[in-house]
Amino acid sequence: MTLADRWRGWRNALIGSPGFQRWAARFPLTRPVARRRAQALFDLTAGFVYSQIAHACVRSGLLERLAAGPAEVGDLAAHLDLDRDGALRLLRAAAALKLAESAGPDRWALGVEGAALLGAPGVAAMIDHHALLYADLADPLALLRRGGGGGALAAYWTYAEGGPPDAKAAGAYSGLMTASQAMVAAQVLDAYPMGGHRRLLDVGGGEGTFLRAVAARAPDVERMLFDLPAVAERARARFAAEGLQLHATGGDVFRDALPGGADIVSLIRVLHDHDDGPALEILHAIRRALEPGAVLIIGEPMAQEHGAERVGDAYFGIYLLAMGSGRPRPAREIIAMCEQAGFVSARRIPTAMPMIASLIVARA
Ligand SMILES: CC(C)=CCC/C(C)=C/CC/C(C)=C/C=C/C(C)=C/C=C/C=C(C)/C=C/C=C(C)/C=C/C=C(C)/C=C/CC(C)(C)O
Ligand SMILES: C[S@@+](CC[C@H](N)C(=O)[O-])C[C@H]1O[C@@H](n2cnc3c(N)ncnc32)[C@H](O)[C@@H]1O
Repeated sequence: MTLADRWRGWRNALIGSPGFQRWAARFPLTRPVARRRAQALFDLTAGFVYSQIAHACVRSGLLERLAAGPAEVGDLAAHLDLDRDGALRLLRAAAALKLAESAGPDRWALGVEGAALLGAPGVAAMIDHHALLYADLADPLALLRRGGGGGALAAYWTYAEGGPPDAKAAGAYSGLMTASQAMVAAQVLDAYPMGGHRRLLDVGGGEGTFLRAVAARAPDVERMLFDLPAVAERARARFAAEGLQLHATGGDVFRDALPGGADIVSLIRVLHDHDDGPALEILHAIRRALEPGAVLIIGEPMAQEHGAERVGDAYFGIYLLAMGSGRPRPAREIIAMCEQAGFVSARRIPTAMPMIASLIVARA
């Protein structure tokens, strides 16, 4: 047993002792820490309830209604299709979580977390689609024991287990990705603004929302997209409707050659969807399509990111398990995979919010 093991054993025995907990909660100098730790443990215990309160606020349209201005309970109840008691119970719960707040007797307004939620693109859509994730997580040990997949999320992300999506499935997941892409694109493009590049190929580019963000910042960069046929078709239709140039190719990165001619390729929220063998295949396929000196950027939430472990390791670790394919990887593993696929000078570039996306840049 190492010295660190002994220290950990002593620490855990002390913190786990009811007598010490009682003493620390009463002693004035330790009381604030004891209260904070107890609250943190309670939050861990009750997280699902908080999430479902947020879910009720999003799905009922409460937050959007409050964003339009403070309102009385009776009006809100009618808007939410709840009776007065139900509306009041939801409002009090939402206020405890700062999603709403009291604005006088019988009057309610939007709270600070509610305002941040409505302002962060795609978060409401994510909360709404979590119904699928939570259905899969009803028995988390069973999910872990069967190695993941086989449930509602795997059916949603058809390419994870069931093959290419039809038009309906492509529309559902691509819509969710579009709703949340603005915050990812902001992280990636603030860290790597694309200046100096001529032609960008976005592999797994969905319906082209990342490329639209690129077009807004660097309109001179030519845009190419590669995705499964039903998804690429959506991108083609959207760009045509907006009069924006796009060269969209429908295909399967594991079977079809990627279009050549790009001097930069982006992989945004794609690599972590795939197990190690297929992920390495994707990197090889990109390397084959690039001339020496061209650049690859990989943007996605990563594992073991300092301060973002809850997002990378806990949330995406379990999300991708439920989806049935892939895992969040630490930056150093992605860098090693890039080198294995023949890229050089792979390195990370810091982003402002690693919980949304970290970034790796490599050269062919
Ligand atoms: C004015 C006064 C009085 C005070 C001001 C005080 C002050 C400075 C306050 C700060 C306010 C502020 C700027 C708040 C900002 C809040 C932000 C930016 C919040 C952002 C939150 C983002 C969240 C919650 C993101 C959630 C993302 C999720 C759940 C993403 C899920 C993604 C999935 C499922 C992707 C799936 C793709 C796949 C399949 C894995 O490939
Ligand atoms: C999680 S989404 C990310 C979409 C987009 N890059 C974004 O960040 O919003 C993953 C994308 O990879 C695409 N994809 C999955 N398997 C693929 C394959 N074998 N060949 C090409 N594209 C694939 C999906 O259709 C989907 O659009």
